[in-house]
Amino acid sequence: MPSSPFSPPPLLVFDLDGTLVDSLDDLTAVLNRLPARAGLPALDADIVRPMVGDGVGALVARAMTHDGRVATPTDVTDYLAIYGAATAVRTRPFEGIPDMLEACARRGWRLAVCTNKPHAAARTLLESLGLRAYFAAIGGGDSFTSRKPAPGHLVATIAAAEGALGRAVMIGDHHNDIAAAAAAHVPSIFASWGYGTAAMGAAADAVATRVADLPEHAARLLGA
Ligand SMILES: O=C(O)COP(=O)(O)O
Ligand SMILES: [Mg+2]
Repeated sequence: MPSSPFSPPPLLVFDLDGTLVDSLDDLTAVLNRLPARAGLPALDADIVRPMVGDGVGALVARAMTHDGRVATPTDVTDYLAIYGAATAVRTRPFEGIPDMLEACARRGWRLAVCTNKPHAAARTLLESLGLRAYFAAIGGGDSFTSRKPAPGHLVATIAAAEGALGRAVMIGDHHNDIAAAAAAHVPSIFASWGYGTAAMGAAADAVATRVADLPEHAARLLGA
């Protein structure tokens, strides 16, 4: 449906880690470089995967708890400093993501990112991958007063992108994405190629098994 001055264009809101980009190797590498983990066995990506999705504080805390340690605020500061300079060492978009974003943009759909990753790191990563220009807004984990699964994070991201709640779809790989969307009364699509478990997608309005299928699912949910 073409947009008009009376109806904002459809808005696709994407989660970042595990949905648009495969960042697991970089997140794992940064955790392993934390001064507080010196002398501890290196974490494997398979161990880190289920730790991702609740923001930096939870990620660092889980990485320390895994070895019977307790994270301190300094560990989070260290993580942010190391990660800020290493967001795109090995992180790349999942296969098909750039083409899918281009296809959605050509359709006249607006795009945004709603991630629990801190805003600065999310912006740096998207710039490094040449994807920043696709997005009308980036709602980071520290951009607003709440973050996923709180619906306010999604609602504020939609507002920042000048979208409308009734014309938006949330796409994510984690329970947090689906829960935030449900609480905001926004339809959701579970990205099954990400870091979440299949059970996390059970409450989604659609499950996409391939990146290329996202536009079709979104069009159906938007009635576009
Ligand atoms: O930083 C995280 O916990 C993951 O961020 P995400 O919301 O983009 O999956
Ligand atoms: Mg995610």
